[in-house]
Amino acid sequence: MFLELSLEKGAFDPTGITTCTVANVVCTLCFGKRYEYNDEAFLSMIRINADFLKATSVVNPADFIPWFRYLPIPAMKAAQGFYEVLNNFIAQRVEEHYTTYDKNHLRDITDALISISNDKRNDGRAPPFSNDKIISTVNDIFGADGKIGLRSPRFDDRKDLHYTEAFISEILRHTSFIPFTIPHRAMKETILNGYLIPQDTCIFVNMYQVNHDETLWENADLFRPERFLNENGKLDKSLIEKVLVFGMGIRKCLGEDMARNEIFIILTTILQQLKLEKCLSIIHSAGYPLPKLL
Ligand code: HEM
Repeated sequence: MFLELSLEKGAFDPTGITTCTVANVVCTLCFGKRYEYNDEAFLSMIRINADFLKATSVVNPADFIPWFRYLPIPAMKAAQGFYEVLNNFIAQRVEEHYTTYDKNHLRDITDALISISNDKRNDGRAPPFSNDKIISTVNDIFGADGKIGLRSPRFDDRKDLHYTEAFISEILRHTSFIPFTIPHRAMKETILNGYLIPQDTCIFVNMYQVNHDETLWENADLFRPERFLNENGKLDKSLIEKVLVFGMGIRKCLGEDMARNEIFIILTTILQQLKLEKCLSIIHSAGYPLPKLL
C-alpha cells in the first residue's frame, strides 16, 4: 500500500513511509494533528496530493498560447478536479478549527491564520485574511511540501522552487556585493551610445548602478523577491537576466551556474535543517547596524 502512495516511486521513497511521515509533519504544523498511517481520510489526501502534483507536472499548452485554456485539455481538467478535492479536505479541517478555536491557545498554523483574520484593524479596513485565503494558504503549505519534503535538496529542485530562486536573485541584486567587474581594456577606439572610448581605456562595468537603476527596478532600494515572479507566482526569467553580478560579455564569470547551484543548495539546506533565530544582542555588541525592517 505504501508503495502505491509514494510521490517519487523508487527514487528516494520506495516504501512510501517518507511520504506519509512528511505528510504527517505538515498535518501537525497545519492542523495540530497526527494521523494513523491507515487512516482513510489521511491516505486519500496523500493520494490526491500526489495525483495533483503529477497532473500539474505535464506541460500545459495554455502557458504558451493563453486561449488554449478554453480547450478541454484532459490533464488540466484532472488537475482541477484533484485540486478541488484537496481544497475540500483542507476546508473541512479549517471549519473544524473555527468551532474549537481559542485565541489564547493557538495550536497550529490554521489557528494562527484564523487569529490574523480575526484581528480587527483600527483603520476599519478589511481583515487581511479571508476564509478562502486561509484555505489556500494551508493548501500552499501542502503543495510546497510536495516539492522537497524531508530529503536533501538537489540542483534539480531549482526549477520548482520559484520563490527561493527569486529570493536568491534579489539578494544578488540588492546587495550587489561585487559592485564593479574586474578592470577591462578597450582593445581599440570604440563609440558606445554616442560616447567615444579611446583605445587602451580602462573600463569597469558599474553593476551596482545597473542593479539599482530605477528605470529597471521599481523601488530599487527595497528588498522584494516578488519582483521576479509573475502573477502566477512563476519566475520571470527575463528579469533574472537583468541582474548584473557575474559580469557581462565574453569575459563574464565562468562559474555563474556553479555559484547559483551552490547558493541554492546551501540556502535550502540551512532552511530545512536548522532553526534560525534572531540574535540581536550579538549583532549589537559586534557593532553592526541593525537590519532595516521593510
Ligand atoms: C556568487 C558567486 C560569484 C560571483 C558574484 C562572481 C562574479 C564574477 C565577476 C563579477 C567576474 C568578472 C567578470 C567581468 O569582469 O566581466 C568573475 C569572473 C570570473 N569568475 Fe566568478 N563569481 C562567482 C563565483 C565564481 C565561481 C564559483 C567560479 C568558479 C568555479 C568563478 C569563476 C570565475 C572566473 C574563471 C572568472 C574569470 C572569467 C574571465 O576572465 O574570462 N566565479 N566572477
